[in-house]
Amino acid sequence: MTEQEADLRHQMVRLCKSLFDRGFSVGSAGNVSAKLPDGILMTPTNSTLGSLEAERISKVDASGKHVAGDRPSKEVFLHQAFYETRPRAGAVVHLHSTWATAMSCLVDIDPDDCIPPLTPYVVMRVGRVKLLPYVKPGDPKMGEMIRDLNGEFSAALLANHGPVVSGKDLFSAVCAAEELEETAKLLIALEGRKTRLLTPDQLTELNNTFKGL
Ligand SMILES: O=C(O)[C@@H](O)C(=O)COP(=O)(O)O
Ligand SMILES: [Zn+2]
Repeated sequence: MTEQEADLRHQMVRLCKSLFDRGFSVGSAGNVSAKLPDGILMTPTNSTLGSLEAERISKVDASGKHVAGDRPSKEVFLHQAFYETRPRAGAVVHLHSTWATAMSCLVDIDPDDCIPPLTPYVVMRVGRVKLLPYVKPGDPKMGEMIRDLNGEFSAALLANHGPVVSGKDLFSAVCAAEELEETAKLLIALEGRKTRLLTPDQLTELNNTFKGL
């Protein structure tokens, strides 16, 4: 195993435990992956993000074939589709975090912008978020739906299921997943109150200043 792979396995253990310890994931919910030059590391199916073991983390090749570690997450299609359509993505994080999952169950949200731009940080870290229709967990259709986005969105809410985000590396993807969750919480806290969103000009300014963060 390369030093890069060993380091990435340990970083995944550390960051997943941090997510779990702070309540972003409970039980065996959620899955995380990160890209290597010769494949993808992925959390094993039915594993708890709080107690991963570095050497048991799954590895799949570019075609999704299981090549090492425990059996990979059933969401392998979802993760693969992000890497295929977003060449700069280095990691993908899927959670069932409470507030983003609550947003994913609302009927009256804009499917093309389901987490409105409340603060600069969500714009910089997450961008526009797509709401994808419900399919059962592990359904290959989820991969097809991500592919159909043609790389336009780095984050999505899977209806009645939870958020999924990609980032340039594992740390960025974890930060984006946390930012999405905190923004969903703010949106629900503000529900029913007259709320000022960032304006189109403010969004353009942010997108021009922090391109590719
Ligand atoms: O919701 C589900 O069942 C999956 O999307 C999930 O979060 C956990 O599945 P595994 O990664 O296969 O444990
Ligand atoms: Zn899930």
